[in-house]
Amino acid sequence: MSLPDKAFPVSWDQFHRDARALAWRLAGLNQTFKAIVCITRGGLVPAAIISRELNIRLIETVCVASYHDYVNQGDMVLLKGIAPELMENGGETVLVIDDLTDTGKTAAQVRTMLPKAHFACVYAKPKGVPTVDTFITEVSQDTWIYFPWDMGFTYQEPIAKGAG
Ligand SMILES: O=P(O)(O)OC[C@H]1O[C@H](OP(=O)(O)OP(=O)(O)O)[C@H](O)[C@@H]1O
Ligand code: HPA
Ligand SMILES: [Mg+2]
Repeated sequence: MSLPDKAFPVSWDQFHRDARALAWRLAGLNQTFKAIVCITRGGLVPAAIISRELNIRLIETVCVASYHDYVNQGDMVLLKGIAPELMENGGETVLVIDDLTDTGKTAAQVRTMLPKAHFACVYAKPKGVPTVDTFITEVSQDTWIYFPWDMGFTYQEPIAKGAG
């Protein structure tokens, strides 16, 4: 697979605002979450913002990798699982955080470990939408989201010269 046609670049400022918007949305659920399970690595950044906003101080990671070469997704590898005490009762008091859901494979895989947890991410593509409970912004499936931690400053071609 090659890079999707459309680009959705996200600055640190925009990411912070969108992650805070997610925190507001989650606060509105009036649900008490005892812990956050963040899906590394992308979930670490929104988890930090949401834990601060919702005052959730118990943070666990589930470490999975599937995009081994940037845009191409391979087999899901579980590098580190979730503490057994957080998986009790299907994780009903757990909030799972990721930066985005794309095909939904990552969220679906983690849901097998925490079937009753609340799944939230900042961005979602249509295939991933059914795999999460809450998200903020949807982009089309043929869009690649460029996160600020993956970016640097580079020259941009003028649109008139055919920049995509
Ligand atoms: O819905 P999916 O198609 O499964 O894709 C979404 C996942 O892909 C990215 O993680 P990635 O596996 O690239 O690892 P990273 O978070 O360490 O960058 C992203 O952070 C999500 O976790
Ligand atoms: O659109 C994306 N952007 C960054 N990482 C990703 N991992 C899956 N989809 C994406
Ligand atoms: Mg990830």
